Amino acid sequence: MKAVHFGAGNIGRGFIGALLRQSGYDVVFVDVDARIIHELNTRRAYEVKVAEQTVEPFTVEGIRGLNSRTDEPEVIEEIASADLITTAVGVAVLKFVAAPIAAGLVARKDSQTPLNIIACENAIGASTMLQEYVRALLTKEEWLRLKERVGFPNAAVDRIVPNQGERDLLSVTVEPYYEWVVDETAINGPAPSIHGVTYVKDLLPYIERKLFTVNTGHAMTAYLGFKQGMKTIQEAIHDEPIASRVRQALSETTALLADVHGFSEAELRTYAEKIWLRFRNPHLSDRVERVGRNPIRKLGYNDRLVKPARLLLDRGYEPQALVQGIVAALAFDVSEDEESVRLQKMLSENGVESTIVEVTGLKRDDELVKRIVKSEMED
Ligand SMILES: NC(=O)c1ccc[n+]([C@@H]2O[C@H](COP(=O)([O-])OP(=O)(O)OC[C@H]3O[C@@H](n4cnc5c(N)ncnc54)[C@H](O)[C@@H]3O)[C@@H](O)[C@H]2O)c1
Ligand SMILES: O=P(O)(O)OC[C@@H](O)[C@@H](O)[C@H](O)[C@H](O)CO
Repeated sequence: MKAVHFGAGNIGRGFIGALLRQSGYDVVFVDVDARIIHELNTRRAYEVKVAEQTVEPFTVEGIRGLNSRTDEPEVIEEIASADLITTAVGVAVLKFVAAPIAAGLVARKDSQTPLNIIACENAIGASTMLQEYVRALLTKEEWLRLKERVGFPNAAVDRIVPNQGERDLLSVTVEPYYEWVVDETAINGPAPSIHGVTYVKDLLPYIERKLFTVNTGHAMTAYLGFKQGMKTIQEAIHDEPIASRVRQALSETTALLADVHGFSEAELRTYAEKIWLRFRNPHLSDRVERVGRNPIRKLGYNDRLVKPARLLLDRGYEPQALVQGIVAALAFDVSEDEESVRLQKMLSENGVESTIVEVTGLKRDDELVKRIVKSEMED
């Protein structure tokens, strides 16, 4: 069995690639980073360190790499004979990986081997997004022929993998916890047997629970910490005023999740307590710049701050802490982060209200916009 994985970054090497190898897949990493691909092909192995004293590091072996810029024919060839394709490239990059995937699918010709393509990104419906990008690149006939043989199941992936030091290009430190949930209703053929994957019939509760707790809490910690000049999540979460706002945001989103998806309060409390310990893991150091990256994406209509806030308001709850998190996101000013630079430019040229309307997709007269503008003025 062969898996082609796009994105040999933190989550690609530290989570998806490692689990695929443990499940017996021959793994081909595809990335645009020539240095990483060179190292993967030279060493054919890398080390995964687990951020917990009692767990020994392990080596992921039997892997190779392709550069999607310079090895295009080889990438297409590998896709043509793959049993599984996964991505962990960032949701904005899906439109670029769609081109080699579409060409590889066409190259499968009449192959009857079932194929599944799973986008492991932090977004609701990422595989469906990728499917639409791929479909747009194919003729109607090609798509009709392929769609019976290719599945694009959505997924929720959870494992904190910080940016790695530059001392070793390949070794990666991960937290011990992980969760990978896949929508089994969109699987083509038999469900791939992947160590650690849970197949579910209804993914939405799982992805929303993950995005609106782990990622909401994480983003709040990063933005509030950044505002206070803090460097890491671990530093920020130990600051009592920040911790208390993050706790309040989590109690807002867990109330929503109980209401919308019927999770029990006890279950959500246990889940949230676990997250709390994960953020405070003393063996991890995760920079606020990584966790807050791409603030425009994170302020999106269906993303971790605005979606729970607007759903809570619709239900008559006051999302006070979430609004404070949105306001903190507006202050995220990191010169290396292209979205942060764009956001700051929009704020200085157009002001808070217009920027909020533009980046969140909310209407100008939305109650949530009023709350954000008011909170920003009081801040
Ligand atoms: N790191 C985490 O804790 C974590 C956890 C869960 C989900 N995720 C999600 O996983 C995805 C990747 O995150 P990450 O932290 O691993 O980021 P990362 O930056 O470490 O890795 C992304 C990789 O994609 C590569 N890439 C960029 N454009 C490409 C292209 N056109 N073709 C092939 N490769 C390309 C980059 O070179 C990089 O190696 C994101 O959607 C993120 O939200 C991350
Ligand atoms: O990857 P992003 O930019 O959507 O979010 C940053 C972090 O919150 C995220 O990478 C978490 O570490 C991860 O989602 C944990 O599973």
